Amino acid sequence: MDMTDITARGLVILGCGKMGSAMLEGWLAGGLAPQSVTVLDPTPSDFLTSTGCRLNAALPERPALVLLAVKPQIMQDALAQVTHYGGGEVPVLTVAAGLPIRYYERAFGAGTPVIRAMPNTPSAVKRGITAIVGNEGGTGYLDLAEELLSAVGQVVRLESEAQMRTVTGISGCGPAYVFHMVEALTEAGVREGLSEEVAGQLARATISGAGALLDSSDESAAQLRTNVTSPNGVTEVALRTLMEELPDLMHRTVMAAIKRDEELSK
Ligand SMILES: NC(=O)C1=CN([C@@H]2O[C@H](COP(=O)(O)OP(=O)(O)OC[C@H]3O[C@@H](n4cnc5c(N)ncnc54)[C@H](O)[C@@H]3O)[C@@H](O)[C@H]2O)C=CC1
Ligand SMILES: O=C(O)[C@@H]1CCC=N1
Repeated sequence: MDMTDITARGLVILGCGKMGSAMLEGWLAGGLAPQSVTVLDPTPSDFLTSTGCRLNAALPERPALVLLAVKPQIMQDALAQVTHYGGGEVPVLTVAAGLPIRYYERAFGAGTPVIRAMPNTPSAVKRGITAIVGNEGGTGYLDLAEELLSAVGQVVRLESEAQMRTVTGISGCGPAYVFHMVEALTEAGVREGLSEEVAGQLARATISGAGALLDSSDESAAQLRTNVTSPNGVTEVALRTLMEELPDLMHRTVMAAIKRDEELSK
């Protein structure tokens, strides 16, 4: 089973909002034929309508994969449209936060290969990172899942499903933390005398530039930080304030994500 099967047998996507579209955008840009993708979504976006994918159309008999990308809160109702694929021949890949593999095993029936994944929205520009873990039947489809997901970024395989909560709090939610840092940096600039426009431009370019440097450099994040920090200079003093509070704040942030993920699993 490989990407050729996806083209031949089709891919079904249940729910294609922000995360589903981010992944789909990456796959289509990578050459996946839109006609091989059937999307079920009651409120398709303009992006989705423009893709040429089969929208709310008749479902393929035996797709190569079913991707579940609806909110966990509506998963139960939405699943009825695809549970007939359960039983063994069609693997199910879910990106929903919280819901454990056993939830899908119950819904689709025993023997259904299930892969649980936690991607993030930079997948839209092929810069995502997705963690995956499968049930017993899903193990044989991890290579396919990895091939599909590595078309939109990096993939890591987890040792156990229990690790998924922490992954969600780190990389699933992580882009939001970084975007908020742009907002906070902008606000600080405005409070200290810059226009909103200039502060916003500086903050955005700084975060995306630092990300690009981190990505292209062999140096550790700590070394790249040191490279900015002139001894006895400005950054050194600034960092004293940030480094006093950020590690604990970040830990509490991740713990809050883990707690909410736990709540969603019930
Ligand atoms: N947004 C993110 O950064 C990430 C989201 N996720 C997971 O991805 C899933 C989707 O999240 P988002 O894309 O952010 O939400 P979203 O609200 O943007 O997308 C959900 C989509 O499901 C559709 N939908 C609603 N009812 C439906 C039904 N009965 N049948 C089919 N489709 C239906 C909606 O129209 C919408 O397009 C969630 O389970 C979330 O935990 C995972 C990683 C990151
Ligand atoms: O906020 C959420 O629930 C999803 C999971 C990770 C990112 N977005």
